[in-house]
Amino acid sequence: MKTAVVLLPGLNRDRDMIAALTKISGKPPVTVWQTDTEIPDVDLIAIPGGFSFGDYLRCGAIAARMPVLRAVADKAARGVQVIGVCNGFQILVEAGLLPGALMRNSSLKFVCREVKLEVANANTAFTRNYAPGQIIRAPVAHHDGNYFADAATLARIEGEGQVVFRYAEGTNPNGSINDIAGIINGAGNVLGLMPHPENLIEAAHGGTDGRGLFESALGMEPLKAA
Ligand SMILES: NC(=O)CC[C@H](N)C(=O)O
Repeated sequence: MKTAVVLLPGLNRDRDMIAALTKISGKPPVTVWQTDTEIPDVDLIAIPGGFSFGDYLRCGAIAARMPVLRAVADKAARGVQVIGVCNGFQILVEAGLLPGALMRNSSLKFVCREVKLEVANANTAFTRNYAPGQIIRAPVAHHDGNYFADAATLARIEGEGQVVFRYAEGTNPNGSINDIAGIINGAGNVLGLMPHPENLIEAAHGGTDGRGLFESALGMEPLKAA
C-alpha cells in the first residue's frame, strides 16, 4: 500500500499525516512539493491541514492553483483515492474537486476542540470499516470550516450519499449546513473533511477512532482489539 502526502508552504499537519500513514500502511509516504507536476503511483494521496500560503485570499485558494494540484486532479480523474483534511478539504473545494464552499465559522472564532462525528455513509471506500451511523470522536482546529452549498448542490450531495460525516450530538463547531463535516465526490474516490482523523490513530493520542478511515482507504481489515 503506497501513499503520498502533498506538501505546500504553510501546512502544519503534514508531519501528523506522514506519521499516521507510516504507522498504518507500514511504510513512509512519498512526499510531493507544490511545484511537482507528477505524483508517483500510489493507492492514496493525502493533502494535510494547516495554513497554506497563510490563508491569504481564501483558505486553500492559492494552493489550489499550484502545479501539484493539477497532478492531484489527474490522478483523481483516473480513480486514485484522494483525502483532504481541514486545509486539505478547503484546497480540494477550491480546486473544484469537491462541491460547495467552506466559509468563516459562524462564531467568527477559531475553534480547537473535540467533536462527535456520525458516519453518515459507511458505504464508501473511506468508511467501509465503520458501522453505518457510528459515532466517532475527532478533533477540529479551524476558522473556516462552515460548509455551505446552494440548494441544488445540497439536494444532490444529500440524495447521492455524498455526505459522509456529520457533526453529531450538537457538536457542530462552525455552523455548517446540515451539520456537514465531510463529503465525497460523485465518483467516490475524493474525500474532504474538516476534522483530523490522523490525530486519533493510536493509544498515545487517547483513542483510535480515526484509524478506520485510513484502514478503509488502504483496503485493510480493522485491527481487532487485543
Ligand atoms: N487545521 C487546519 O487545517 C486549518 C485550516 C484553515 N487554515 C482554517 O483555519 O480554517
